[in-house]
Amino acid sequence: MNAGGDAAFCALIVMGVSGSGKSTIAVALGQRLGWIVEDADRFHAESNIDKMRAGIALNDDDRRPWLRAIAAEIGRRRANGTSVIMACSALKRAYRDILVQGHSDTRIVYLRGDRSLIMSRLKARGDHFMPQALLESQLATLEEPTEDERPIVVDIDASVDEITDRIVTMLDAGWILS
Ligand SMILES: Nc1ncnc2c1ncn2[C@@H]1O[C@H](COP(=O)(O)OP(=O)(O)OP(=O)(O)O)[C@@H](O)[C@H]1O
Ligand SMILES: O=C(O)[C@H](O)[C@@H](O)[C@H](O)[C@H](O)CO
Repeated sequence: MNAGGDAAFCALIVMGVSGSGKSTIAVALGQRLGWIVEDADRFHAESNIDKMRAGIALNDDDRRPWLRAIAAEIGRRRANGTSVIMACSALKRAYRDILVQGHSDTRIVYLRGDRSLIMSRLKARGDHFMPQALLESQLATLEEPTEDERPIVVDIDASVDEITDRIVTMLDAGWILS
């Protein structure tokens, strides 16, 4: 499958900690591929947003219904045959398992970066409900995807265009079929 084509359904989960660039890269990828882009934040209960706004990290119980709602949305897209890019922190393996559900058409794109770069981007970011102080808990919770998850891993120390190029190149190189 060509990454720019529309031959088959595909879902890309663009994951990483807060400030790693999920929303930004998902939008750029969506423009490049012509796929629908969704932001997982849209699926949070108001109570989750309030919690984060108050500087309290979410726990597994807070995240479970949210992840299930996102998985249901991916399922709806699959049923319609509409490929989708989902920007979602998906910090733990167990969270990704809820999202992927063993489907080979649903793949992980991991935005990898170091604490100082991510913090500098969070500091430069305008108004957002997610406080910078929660970065530490995001990093502590993060379980990087392992090889068996067949992730696309991209270093975020590059421009948005470069990161997007790299992801599209990997998709075009047949990664999607591997
Ligand atoms: N490659 C990049 N180069 C420079 N700035 C970037 C890059 N990627 C993202 N940014 C900027 O970094 C900030 C964080 O990006 P973004 O909001 O997309 O991250 P996020 O992972 O979606 O965060 P959150 O999970 O908190 O919503 C934004 O201000 C964005 O414009
Ligand atoms: O799992 C989580 O803790 C949340 O999804 C967070 O990652 C925020 O929603 C996101 O960072 C803000 O956009």
